[in-house]
Amino acid sequence: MGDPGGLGVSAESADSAGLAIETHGLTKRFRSQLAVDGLDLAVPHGAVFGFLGPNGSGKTTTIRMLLGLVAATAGEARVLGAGMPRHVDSVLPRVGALVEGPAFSPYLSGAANLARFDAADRWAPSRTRAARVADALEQVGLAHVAQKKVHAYSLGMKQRLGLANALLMPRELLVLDEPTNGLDPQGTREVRSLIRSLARDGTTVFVSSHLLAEVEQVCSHVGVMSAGRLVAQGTLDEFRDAGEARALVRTPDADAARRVLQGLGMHVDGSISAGRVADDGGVSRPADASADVVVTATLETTPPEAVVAALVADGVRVRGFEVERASLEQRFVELTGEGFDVVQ
Ligand SMILES: Nc1ncnc2c1ncn2[C@@H]1O[C@H](COP(=O)(O)OP(=O)(O)OP(=O)(O)O)[C@@H](O)[C@H]1O
Repeated sequence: MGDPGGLGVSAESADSAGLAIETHGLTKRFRSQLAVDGLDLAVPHGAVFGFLGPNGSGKTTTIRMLLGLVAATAGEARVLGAGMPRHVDSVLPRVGALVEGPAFSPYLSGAANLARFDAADRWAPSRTRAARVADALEQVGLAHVAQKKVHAYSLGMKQRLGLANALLMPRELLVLDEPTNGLDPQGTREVRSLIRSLARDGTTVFVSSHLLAEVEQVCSHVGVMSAGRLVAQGTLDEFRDAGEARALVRTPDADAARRVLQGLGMHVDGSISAGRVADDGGVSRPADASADVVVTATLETTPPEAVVAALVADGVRVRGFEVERASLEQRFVELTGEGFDVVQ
């Protein structure tokens, strides 16, 4: 894999009408630093798109270009069908964004801060303001501190307030840059469930994260950034399936099994005595020659059923067969060459 267009929706082939965000060759250079390098993003309408990557890989810069907050050096971006930043005035009212917590006034309450931001939005009706502010605070779990001054808010509470700000008006697209920054595990779970419920209502959500578990649990699609480049994008299922698969064959006939697997062009990478792992990944033969051994081999393109059929045809007593896929975390490490923080 590794070809960003090779998984799922490719920026070239997808029907533009079906894309909430679409970029072609989007690039940002800060002096000598190429922060974003030729991005072809394709975010379908209705997706929860996890924009993943280690710190410094270019996620925030991409988001800032999508929202017209910074000019691209090259390439183009379309958000909700319109070119950015040219159509920023007509696009932004349809987009809720959380990018670097907004500058809240510390001596106003959470509710007063939101009312102030809302008043600055010329599309937001003042008649419904109080109700919408209360609703947004409720959605992010801040209703009980609505009247408390923001200087008394914790970092996590300020982060929630930023999220509430993005939810003041119904939006077609939400762009959230690391929305769980500063949140405790309970807060993180709440944001995940909020994202799920927004997505159920049809909102497209583009959420950046360096936390794999967030992506795995809420996203329908992922894009992976590494050093300014989009190294893969597609549905979460496609990601899982693209990982290296291994066959685990449990049999008392380990030597014969190994021969059959090698005959199929598979790479046999270990044998484990059932219930006991060999120290060196090699053969760990139990004292009882008829006891089971688990032989492991990379599956590559051979269908699992063909492997089982070949083993059985050769008289190998197959007592167990399993296909094991690389975890998402292993996939991301493969793609980015870096580890990610993993939420436990
Ligand atoms: N205004 C700027 N001037 C110069 N370099 C910048 C600027 N903004 C970002 N960069 C650089 O561009 C690269 C990408 O940064 P960016 O913030 O987009 O990454 P990120 O993936 O969002 O990381 P993080 O999760 O740490 O915010 C980094 O090397 C960063 O130092």
